[in-house]
Amino acid sequence: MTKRDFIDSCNFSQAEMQYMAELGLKLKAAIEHGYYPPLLKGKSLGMIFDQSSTRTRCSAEAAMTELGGHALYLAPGQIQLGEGGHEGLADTSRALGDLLDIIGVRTASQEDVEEIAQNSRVPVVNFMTDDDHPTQALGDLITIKEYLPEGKKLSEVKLVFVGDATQIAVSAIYLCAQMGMQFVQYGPKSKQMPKKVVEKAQKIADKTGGTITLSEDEAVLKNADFIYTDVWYGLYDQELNKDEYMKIFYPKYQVNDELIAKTENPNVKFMHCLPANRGEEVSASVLEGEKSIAWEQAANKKAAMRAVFVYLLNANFATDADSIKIASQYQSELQEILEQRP
Ligand SMILES: NC(=O)OP(=O)(O)O
Repeated sequence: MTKRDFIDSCNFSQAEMQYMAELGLKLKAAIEHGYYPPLLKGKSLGMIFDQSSTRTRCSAEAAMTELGGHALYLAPGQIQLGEGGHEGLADTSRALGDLLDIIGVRTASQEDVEEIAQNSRVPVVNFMTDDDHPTQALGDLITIKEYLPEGKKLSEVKLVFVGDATQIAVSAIYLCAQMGMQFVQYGPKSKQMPKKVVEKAQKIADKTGGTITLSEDEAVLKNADFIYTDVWYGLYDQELNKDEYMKIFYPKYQVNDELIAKTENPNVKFMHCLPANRGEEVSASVLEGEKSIAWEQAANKKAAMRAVFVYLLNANFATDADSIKIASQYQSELQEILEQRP
């Protein structure tokens, strides 16, 4: 079977995204009830992190552990790759592909992730670049499905992304296009989604029935089912400083109680990829309020990681007679010695 990579939020079809979200929900339910399916037993994930991360790193590592696998954190300076190292991207990817079962990468350059995927014989997962954050998109889909407005289908959902066209906004526009949802970016003209992103998303939306709107007009907030935002500055390279960003976005694009009221939807939910800057892109009252599902969204990053790893590794339970016989033989021998503990 040809290996698959998850390096672009549009890599997988609507059916595959739906499937992975359902798989993520099933695995989540099993684990919440105490059953840890050993679907990744013996599998190793290499995690190349060029930038810091809390949620992506910890969710990937914990997901591997819970499903019986193992994750290796490969920070700058710990492997031969990078500044001061002795090996380039292509050779490192080749070596890691021969040693490990799957690779995750967080780095600024989307092209670097593509190069790793080209040179490695194992699946590669984009753990965020400046251009996209596909595992965030899948986690967001899982969260949206969990909080789907009563009586609505996914294709009837309206998601309004408020503020800057960050890579989180890009993964959200691709997700909405892929799932046939209504996507709106409510943000200042100078910070709206680049043309090439909109064209790519529109091409997909034309097939799925999704819609895409970019606007500075607050009227677009009306009837939103989900209001989503991200930080305005400070996380990524070559960005403006805080004063410059505040001038562009504040106060119009801060998600606060007043902005939420403009949706005129009492059941609207608030999403944030986190980390958040209270008092800037979101007020503390909204982030911690009853409409916020940002913390559940963060927890669902692990649901997404489990599903992506199981899907890409084509993991399955051993069901053939030989495997069952071997497992049962070793299980009883091990049980015997465990009971003989002096
Ligand atoms: N949302 C997200 O990707 O968080 P981290 O940067 O902490 O991984």
